[in-house]
Amino acid sequence: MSLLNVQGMTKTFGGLTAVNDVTFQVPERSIISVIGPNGAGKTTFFNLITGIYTPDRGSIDLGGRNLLGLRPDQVVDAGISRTFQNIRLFPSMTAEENIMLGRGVRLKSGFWDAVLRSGRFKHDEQEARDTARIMLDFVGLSKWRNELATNLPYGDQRKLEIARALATTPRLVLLDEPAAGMNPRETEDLKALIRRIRDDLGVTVVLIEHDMRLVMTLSENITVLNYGSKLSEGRPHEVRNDPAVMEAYLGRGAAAGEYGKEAGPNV
Ligand SMILES: Nc1ncnc2c1ncn2[C@@H]1O[C@H](COP(=O)(O)OP(=O)(O)OP(=O)(O)O)[C@@H](O)[C@H]1O
Repeated sequence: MSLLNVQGMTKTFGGLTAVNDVTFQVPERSIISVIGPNGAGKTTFFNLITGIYTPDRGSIDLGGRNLLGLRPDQVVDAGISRTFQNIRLFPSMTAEENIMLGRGVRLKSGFWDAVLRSGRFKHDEQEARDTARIMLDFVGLSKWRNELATNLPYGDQRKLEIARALATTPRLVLLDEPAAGMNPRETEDLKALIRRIRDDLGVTVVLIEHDMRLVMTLSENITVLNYGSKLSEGRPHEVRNDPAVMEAYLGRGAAAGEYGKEAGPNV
């Protein structure tokens, strides 16, 4: 049974249809990729699922619960967390504090609890710190616990964002271009981490990614968007060999080389 069910999702900006009647299903404990040329509507699609934008049409449910109309923080509470295409850490806070802040969404103490440092606040703070340490350990960043986020190597900043997303104990995590700017070794580490997120934590993963080698070797299923519409869907080898997908990429000139080379002939 699907964990996430998106039906007929549509979003227009003025005269531009950024996401056009997209239906998308994500089985529980799967790793799914959403790919497509620049401007295809991938990030808008994530923004619709996470409550940043409201769709013009369509439905979204997670495990049978309707998510339409929820605010982004309510979507997190419902079990979906995400990372962003551009790193969004608090640079002058430590790695641990960045994760504690992510955990804050889940905590119950309010403003006055914090001001008065009530028992509830202290309990929540300790719980957030414990979770942050577990997550730092999980993504392999324990040594950076007290380091300012801005001082971490680029690939580790991306991992820290993932740790922050996981700290909300989601059922589904959406990763927007997690390998962007990573070198090949960092990308290999990331691949292993994403597998562990699914295998060890039981969290379902959907990623937007341009690195075709990563997409083809990691995903169970791939959805291809083009001009806002779903162009293709299937197993990696099916999508790779779909003439419509090749045309969408080959039509981009320089991207043709990128697709052919990165995907590799025998993946
Ligand atoms: N808030 C907005 N207002 C107007 N147009 C928008 C807005 N957000 C996205 N768009 C447009 O919608 C289209 C899809 O953009 P989107 O960022 O979702 O594509 P993408 O597939 O994520 O691209 P990329 O791979 O380059 O990140 C683009 O034409 C973009 O300019």
